[in-house]
Amino acid sequence: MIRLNKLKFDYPEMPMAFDLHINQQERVAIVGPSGAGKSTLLNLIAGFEFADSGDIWLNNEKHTQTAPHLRPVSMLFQENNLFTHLNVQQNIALGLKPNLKLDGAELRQVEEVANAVGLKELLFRLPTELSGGQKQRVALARCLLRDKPILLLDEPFSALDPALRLEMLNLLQQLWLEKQLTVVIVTHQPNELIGRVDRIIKIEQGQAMGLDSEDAV
Ligand SMILES: Nc1ncnc2c1ncn2[C@@H]1O[C@H](COP(=O)(O)OP(=O)(O)OP(=O)(O)O)[C@@H](O)[C@H]1O
Repeated sequence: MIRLNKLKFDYPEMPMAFDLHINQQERVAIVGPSGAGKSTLLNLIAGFEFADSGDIWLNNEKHTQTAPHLRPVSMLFQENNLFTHLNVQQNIALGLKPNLKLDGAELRQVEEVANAVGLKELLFRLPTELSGGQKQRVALARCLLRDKPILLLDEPFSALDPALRLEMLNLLQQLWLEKQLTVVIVTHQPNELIGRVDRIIKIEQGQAMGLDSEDAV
């Protein structure tokens, strides 16, 4: 569950105000023109930016001032999610142990999550030896390994071709169901999400618009 209570945040030329509620296990798409504040909204929820006023509640706990790693949130970006000198297994394992010193049980956890996103055969490849879709699978696997109940995705699949995007959206759907995630996904292609999200929230000029039931899809 995500509750943004009269949240205010200003960039010099863009004052933003968000007041919204997202339910436990809800799937929400965030849409809106370029520069409207979509990424900023996710950054505020994840703790990469801090609000000037207002409160953030995540799964019934107040997290307005909490550091990102202490929030029940993981975030997948559009790109640059991977460390190029680490292989797939290590990139995923960072979600569990930043120092990469894993015991046997933790290694098995990495393998399990790699299997879940279809990377079983690629564990020892470097990011430069992966396709765009495979890279995003690695990033998604790392998010899942963090085992946080809220997953934020900032245009996660927009660099992929349409067939691969659909494949990744189906995978996301499966993971949402299995792990009972709350999912917030920024997209410029809301049509692809019809039937895959419960609600669409429009952001315009730093404000969340149209939060009523007619925006449900
Ligand atoms: N670090 C920053 N310093 C100053 N202004 C910023 C900064 N980051 C973003 N902005 C401004 O804040 C506004 C919102 O940016 P944001 O990246 O949240 O938009 P967006 O809706 O995600 O856009 P896009 O769809 O192009 O990714 C924009 O007007 C942008 O210029």
